[in-house]
Formats: sequence, structure tokens, C-alpha cells
Amino acid sequence: MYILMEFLKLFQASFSLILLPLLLRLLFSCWILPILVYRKLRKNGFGGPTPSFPLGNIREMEILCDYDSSLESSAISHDIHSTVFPYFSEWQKSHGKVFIYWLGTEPFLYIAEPEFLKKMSSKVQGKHWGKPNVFKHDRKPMFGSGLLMVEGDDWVRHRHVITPAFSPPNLKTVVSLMVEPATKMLERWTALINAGKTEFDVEREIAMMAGEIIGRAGFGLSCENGGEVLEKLRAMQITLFNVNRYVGVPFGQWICRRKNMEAKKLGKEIDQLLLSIISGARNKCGEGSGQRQRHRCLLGYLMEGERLNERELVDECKTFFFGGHETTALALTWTVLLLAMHPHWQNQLREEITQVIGDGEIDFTNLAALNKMGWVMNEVLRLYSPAPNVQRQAREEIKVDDLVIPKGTNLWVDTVAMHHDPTLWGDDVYEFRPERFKDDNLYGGCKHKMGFLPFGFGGRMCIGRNWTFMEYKVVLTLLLTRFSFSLSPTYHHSPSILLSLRPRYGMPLIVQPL
Ligand code: HEM
Repeated sequence: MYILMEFLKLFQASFSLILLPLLLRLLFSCWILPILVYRKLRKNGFGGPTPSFPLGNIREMEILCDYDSSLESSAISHDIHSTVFPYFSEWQKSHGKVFIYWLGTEPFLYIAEPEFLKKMSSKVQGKHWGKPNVFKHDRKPMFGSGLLMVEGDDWVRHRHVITPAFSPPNLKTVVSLMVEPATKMLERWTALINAGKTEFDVEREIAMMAGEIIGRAGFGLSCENGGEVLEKLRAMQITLFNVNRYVGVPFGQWICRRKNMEAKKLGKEIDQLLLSIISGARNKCGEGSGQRQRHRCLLGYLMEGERLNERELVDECKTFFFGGHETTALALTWTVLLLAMHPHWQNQLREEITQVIGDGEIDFTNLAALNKMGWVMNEVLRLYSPAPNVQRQAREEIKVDDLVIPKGTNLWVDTVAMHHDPTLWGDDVYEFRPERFKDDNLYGGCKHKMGFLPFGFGGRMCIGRNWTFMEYKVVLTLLLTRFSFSLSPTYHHSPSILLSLRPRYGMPLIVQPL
């Protein structure tokens, strides 16, 4: 009896000293703080679907996703918003283009209205934008505190270190390093065709090639070393984003504990691989080697002046390895599909290549002169934006006219919705019409300049966009001069989200030599 009493006393003491403050903190961050933000947002008059505790609107999102996938058809329609984001499309009907929805106990301000976005973002500098805290846990193994996730003065420091790597003089030297892996892929395709296989999954092929490009041009790696990092990053992507992870739900990490452990393990393995790559590069660039490389790879810039510590360096490597290949590969994959559907555009691009490059070598200057290819790229990024949304968190209160967006508000900018909005683009919004970028090569005639955001907006806009323009044009030029593409009956059109916008069942196409 005495022991029991002592135990109860001990429990009481530890409860009041440790557990109670912890519980109060949890209650404050998971419930009181989000409710305060929500109340302030509601004062602005924003509506939204009714949330329930503790899932918010997650259950409704799941139900709407299930419902829509059963309606999939084999026809190819570019009207994809209601398939990839059925819940947003449904909620827009009742609540308009700016509303509040909940992921667990976290309210998000949904935005598909360019004028509102313009007014709001013009008040905030890059370094004052945050990334939603609720996603940080999920994304940590993938991006760590790399440029995509870092905030404040650290973001300014990282961005300064990295920006010179994307300057035109450096990018000029990268072109030849992009040609090599692309040519290797074409040789593989030729071998497949010679062996009688004219249909294959171009998505896999292009992703592998884009991975080699970032490995070689970004990190000076052989394909074997780069391949291992990429394989693990892809496995991590599937582990992290293929299931509903109950983001924003208190203790959500515990529901998906096994997946979290797997992701952490993969994260550690990738860190080890990258550390050995970094130390190899240090030895190569070490004093006394006396060798000045003509091309400075990304890693060289990242390591310069030791302005990033080892942890930051590893996180940047992960960020660039992944960010540097996935989105560009998807832009090329969707392009090949659209060109297979529109053979006259294949011909137009071939003619342009003949006029601009002819039998000459591909270089920085002639790539810039491939104007029609630029229109095609923009139109693909409009219809199938590889980065389907932009997420931010307000670190300070933001005033928009007489509205107040409170500090801590999570923002979800729906890029796909704006790129498919007939009020911004006109009645031909769902058609593939690259010529819309002919007279307005930046905005394609969109009625609002913030309506076309494939690379995000403001100071935190994608740092790698010029790299992408080049890689896209190098690879497409080589592809179009060797092959033609047509649709395969086995292709099933089902764009889906796995962090980025990708074809759910790959991209089998019929490829023929010219
Ligand atoms: C089609 C290709 C690409 C697309 C669609 C794309 C899209 C985006 C978007 C939407 C953002 C977020 C911007 C924001 O928050 O406003 C972003 C950021 C970023 N992208 Fe890209 N990207 C592409 C290619 C690349 C490449 C090739 C690299 C690297 C070589 C890269 C590296 C990054 C990094 C590091 C950031 C974070 C920038 C920051 O927060 O300062 N991206 N990208």
C-alpha cells in the first residue's frame, strides 16, 4: 500500500512537472494557435468546408479522391484540375477561389485568384516567407534544410552562395555535359528499336537521363555514383508521399511510424553517400591539385568559401539532386505526350531546329534562338505543371487592402487551377496551343500576370529555371532529330500527384526512327 501511495505521488509530481506543461504546449500549438489564426481569417469573410477534429477536411478529401478515380476514362483530356485535385475543384464551386480548408488541426488559406496573390505577395520579401511547419517533418528526410525549406537570413545566405552557379557564363559551359547523357539515352532507344521494341516507357527513360545530367553537370559524378543517390531518393519519395500521411493531424507521425522509420533510414544512407561524394570533391579540388576546371559544377559553388557547414552542404546536395532532375524530366515527359498527340508540332519544331542549328553543334546561343520550342515548353508547363502548387507560411501579419492575413497562416497556391482557369485563358484553355505564347512569350496572353506560375513567384522563385530551359531544349532537339513519337493504345491518361504532377501509369509511347 505504502509503495502504491509513493508511486502515485511520484506520478502526480512528474505529471505536474513534465507531462502537464507538455500537454499544455501541445494543446496550444495544435488547437489554440490554429483556432486563433482561423478566427482572424474568418473575420475577413473567407468561407470554406466545415472541418472536424482531429482530421480537419482530410476525410472529405479522401472520399472525393476515391470517387473521382472511379470515373477515369481512357480519353485524353487536358481538363485535369478536377481529377488531380477533386476536393479543391468541388470546394471552389461553393466557396470561390480563396477559402480556408484544414489539414488536421492546421488551417490553410487556399488561393486560386491571381489578383489576391499579387496584392498579398507584393508585401512580402523572399526572406520573410516561411514554408508550412506541418510539412517540415515530412520533407526533412528529402530536402533537410536545403534552399527549398530554409528561411530568413539563412535562406539569403544559401541563395547568395548558389545563385552564381546559374549565371549565363556558367550555364554556357554546362551544355556539352547535358548532351552526353541525352545522346546515351538515344543510343539506348536505337538499340531497343533495332531489337524490335518500338514501344517503351519514356517517363522512366527520361527520368534516368535527367538524373544522369544533374549527377554529371551538377556534381561531376559518374552515372553509377549518381544513380545510387537517385534510386534512394526515388524510393524515399514513394515512401513519403505515396500514402496519406495525416499531415497536420496530432500524432500523425505515429500513425505512419513504419514509413517514417523507413524514410529516416533511407535519409541516413543518402547522407552517407553524399558525404563521400563531398569528401571526394574536396580531395580533387584540394590545394596543390593545381587544376582549374573549365566548368565549375554546382557542388563547387556550394563548397566555395566554406559558407555552408557540412550538414547544410549535404541538405543542398539532396535538394539539387532531387529538384534538379524530377521536374525537368516531367516537363519533357509531358512534352513528348503532347507532341505525340500533335504531330504537326513535331514537324514545326524539326523545321526550326534545321533552320537554327542545322548540322552545327548545340550551344547556348542557338538554343536561345529556338523560339517555337520555348512556346511549346511554356504551353506544356501550363497544361501539366510539374510543380502543381506553391506552399508558403506567413511569418508576419500581411495586410491586403482592408483584409488581414495573420502571422502563421499557411498558404496553398493552386497553380493547376490557375493554369486551367477559362476566365484567365479564354475558352481554348484546355487546348494545346503553343502559339498563345507567340506574341506574349512570358504569359501566353493570360489575363493576369500572376496566372502563369510554373516556377513560383517573388524572391523565392525557382533558382533552376534557366538550367531547365537549357536542358529541355538540348534534350528535345536531340530527340526530335532522331525520332518521331505517336500515341500507344496502352497509354492510360491519369495525371496524379506524388509531390509533383506525373503520369500515374508511366508513359508508354511508340517511338520510330526518322
Ligand atoms: C520544369 C522544371 C522546374 C519547375 C516546374 C520548378 C518549379 C519550382 C517551383 C514552383 C518552386 C517554388 C517556388 C516558390 O516557392 O515560389 C521551385 C523552387 C526551387 N527550385 Fe525549381 N523547378 C524546376 C526546375 C528546377 C531545377 C532544374 C533546379 C535545380 C537545378 C531547381 C531547384 C529549385 C530550388 C533549389 C528551389 C527553391 C528556391 C528557393 O526557395 O529559394 N528547380 N521550383
